[in-house]
Amino acid sequence: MTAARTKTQQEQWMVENQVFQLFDLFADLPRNAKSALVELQRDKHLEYLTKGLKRLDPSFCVLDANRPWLCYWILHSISLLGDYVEHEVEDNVIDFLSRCQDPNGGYGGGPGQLPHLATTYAAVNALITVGGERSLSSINREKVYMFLKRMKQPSGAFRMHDAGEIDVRACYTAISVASVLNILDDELIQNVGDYILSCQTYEGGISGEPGAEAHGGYTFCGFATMILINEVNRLDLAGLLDWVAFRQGREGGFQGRTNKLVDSCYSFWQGGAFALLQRLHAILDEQLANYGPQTGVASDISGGEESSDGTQVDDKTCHFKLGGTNASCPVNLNSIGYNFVKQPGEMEALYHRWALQQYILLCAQDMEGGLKDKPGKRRDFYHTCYSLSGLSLSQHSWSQDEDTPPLPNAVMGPYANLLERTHPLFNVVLDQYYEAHEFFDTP
Ligand SMILES: CC(C)=CCC/C(C)=C/CC/C(C)=C/COP(=O)(O)OP(=O)(O)O
Ligand SMILES: [Zn+2]
Repeated sequence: MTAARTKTQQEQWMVENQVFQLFDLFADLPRNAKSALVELQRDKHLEYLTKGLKRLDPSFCVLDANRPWLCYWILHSISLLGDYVEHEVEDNVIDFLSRCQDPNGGYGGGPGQLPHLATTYAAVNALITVGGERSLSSINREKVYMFLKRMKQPSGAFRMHDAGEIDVRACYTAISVASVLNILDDELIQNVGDYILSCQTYEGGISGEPGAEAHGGYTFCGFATMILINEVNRLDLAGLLDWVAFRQGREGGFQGRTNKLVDSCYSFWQGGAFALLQRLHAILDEQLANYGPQTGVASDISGGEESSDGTQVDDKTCHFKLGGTNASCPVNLNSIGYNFVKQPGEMEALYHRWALQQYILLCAQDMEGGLKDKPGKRRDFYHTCYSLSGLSLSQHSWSQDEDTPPLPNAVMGPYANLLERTHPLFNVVLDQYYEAHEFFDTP
């Protein structure tokens, strides 16, 4: 074991101690006091988030390259909490993000900064979250497409920015943006699957680049990408399930990689992988029976065009084959994200949902607003966003379909803790996703 991992072990004992002390205290409390401790501090979180957004307002003059991310983390968290910001603030966000848009496509971290795939993903998701004609039409889709094409590498993977790093994050942000904007095509997906496959490690999770260590953030990115390009059956899903199942710690939260500490942001990155697996039961069952990626298993989500009323037309004959799309029966790539959430979930999530919710509410919540990585850390917008996103996925993972609200026993604490539902592939709230899907549905 390396010195770094030995140190991690000591930290692990400290975190476990703190968490288990909290659990012990919690266990001894009377019922009503318990309920108060796992109550989502909705108003406090909204206050913290709204203040954070206003601090960036009106000129968004903070000097860093993270501002589209801050907009997304804050706006998405507010949206998960079922609220929205004042029109004036929305207008400022739209104006600011428009100034981050590069004349040659894509969004930089601030006005005049180099366009970057991560900030492009954040800006697009933030604008979808704001919603409405002004916000959605501010995205120059033709130019975004040009930017994505420029970032595409001969290997099939993507670069984060001109001369930037090539990794699985870049593949996900490029494909997610293209899919949600309805500009995904065969050129963009060419050989992306080969690159992602080369990053699935012996542990079963996915690493950032070939030869690196499997990690929750990259596992989510690689897995979601494979679904969006309709090649998910090429992954060893049984191996991936095995890896992610062992990432839930005794504290209830997830760790990002083997022998590391639990951290609330993995509630989304690892919890998200479970939400995706839940809708791939047919492929998973087949792989579990044979243990290994299947060559001839058809992906249910690929087939079927969407009809004009938005429902999926069942077309079980339209299947893709290993290594690419079936030329005789082309798949509508841009419908995959839509069909994915429309199909009913037929399998329960395969992790301890109650334990995860307990970790988020009891250990990661700052009672003064905002959420943090773990006890002893400070709240921040990144952890607030991904803890709430993971909490939402966990609460809704019991529902068969989107029209059936979760049963009370799916929601830890009072039922008022229930958050809005998020799209497990793009991580934008479903109502806003549907609005964007309709808006960008025009060719
Ligand atoms: C859409 C998008 C841009 C996604 C990003 C995905 C993501 C969270 C990647 C993780 C990157 C990484 C290796 C963190 C390790 O940090 P660490 O060593 O501090 O954390 P650890 O101890 O938990 O592994
Ligand atoms: Zn974290």
